[in-house]
Amino acid sequence: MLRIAVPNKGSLSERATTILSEAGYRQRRDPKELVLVDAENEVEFFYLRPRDIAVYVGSGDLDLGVTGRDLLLDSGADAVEVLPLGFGSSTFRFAARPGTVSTVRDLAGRRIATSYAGLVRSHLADHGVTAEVIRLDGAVETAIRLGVADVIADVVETGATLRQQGLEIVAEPILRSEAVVIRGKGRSESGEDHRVDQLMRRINGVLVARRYVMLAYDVEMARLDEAVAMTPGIEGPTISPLHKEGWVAVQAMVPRDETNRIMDALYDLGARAILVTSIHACRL
Ligand SMILES: Nc1ncnc2c1ncn2[C@@H]1O[C@H](COP(=O)(O)OP(=O)(O)OP(=O)(O)O)[C@@H](O)[C@H]1O
Ligand SMILES: O=P(O)(O)OC[C@H]1O[C@H](OP(=O)(O)OP(=O)(O)O)[C@H](O)[C@@H]1O
Ligand SMILES: [Mg+2]
Repeated sequence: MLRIAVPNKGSLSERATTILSEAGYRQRRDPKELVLVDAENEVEFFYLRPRDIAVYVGSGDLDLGVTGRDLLLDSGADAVEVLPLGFGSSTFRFAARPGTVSTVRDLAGRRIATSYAGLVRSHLADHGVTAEVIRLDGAVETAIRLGVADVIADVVETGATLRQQGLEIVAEPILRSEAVVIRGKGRSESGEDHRVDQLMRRINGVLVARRYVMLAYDVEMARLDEAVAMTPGIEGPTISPLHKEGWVAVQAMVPRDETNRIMDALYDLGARAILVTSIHACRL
């Protein structure tokens, strides 16, 4: 059995479970379930706190895990990122009362509250800055109001929490994070386990299906080269004959977020019957 860690709660949990379901793996229905066996795919899922996942994967007790890049780096575990998943995005930033700090150098000698002490300490060391790091479990924004810290370092998604606390972001971002698949450091070579390769291919298939749509249109042969330049597809677009003299039908995958721009440009070129369909899953 391949042993995979999945976040059991928090910001990453639901979307991690969804992506695994879409990739064809059994997932738990009851949030109290802590282990689930998918016998058909020879995989066992362990639902764990995302902060602990890097530790289990780093020690080799679990083969793979889904966690945040920030949590992986904070843990210092012997694990590496193998696939970014495109959700759970955040930046990790310093914040302070307006007018108190502006650059990382100004943090020297300050008290910095954070739940990610490993990440903050290594960032300060990289910049040659010495400061006191106070590790708290959560709600670190309040530490400034209560006089425990001068600065905080925390996950920022929308920035609403900081605004609400009257704090402003200071200095450069410490890190840009998102959910990632991780493996133990000694085991990052692919090809050693077909179940790992299969999982990666399946998840990649879901990610590509989310990022691309299938575009089909009819265009005059005379404009085909220009049209194909706009819709090069992955290998190359499919060109089929059309029951209309001098016209062809074209089919190609295009990035979902460029769909409307491309459709407008194709229409201007004279293409017609321009249709967009979703891709449910794929193997490229
Ligand atoms: N708004 C957000 N708040 C917290 N973490 C977020 C947010 N958006 C994305 N993340 C990412 O989620 C991961 C943290 O998840 P985790 O479950 O530990 O914390 P959480 O979502 O704050 O849950 P809880 O506070 O209940 O423990 C990190 O990788 C972080 O970058
Ligand atoms: O930029 P935003 O969209 O406001 O999101 C970021 C905030 O959300 C998280 O807190 P959470 O609610 O998880 O509480 P916690 O500090 O107790 O973990 C995080 O620690 C920040 O405080
Ligand atoms: Mg939190």
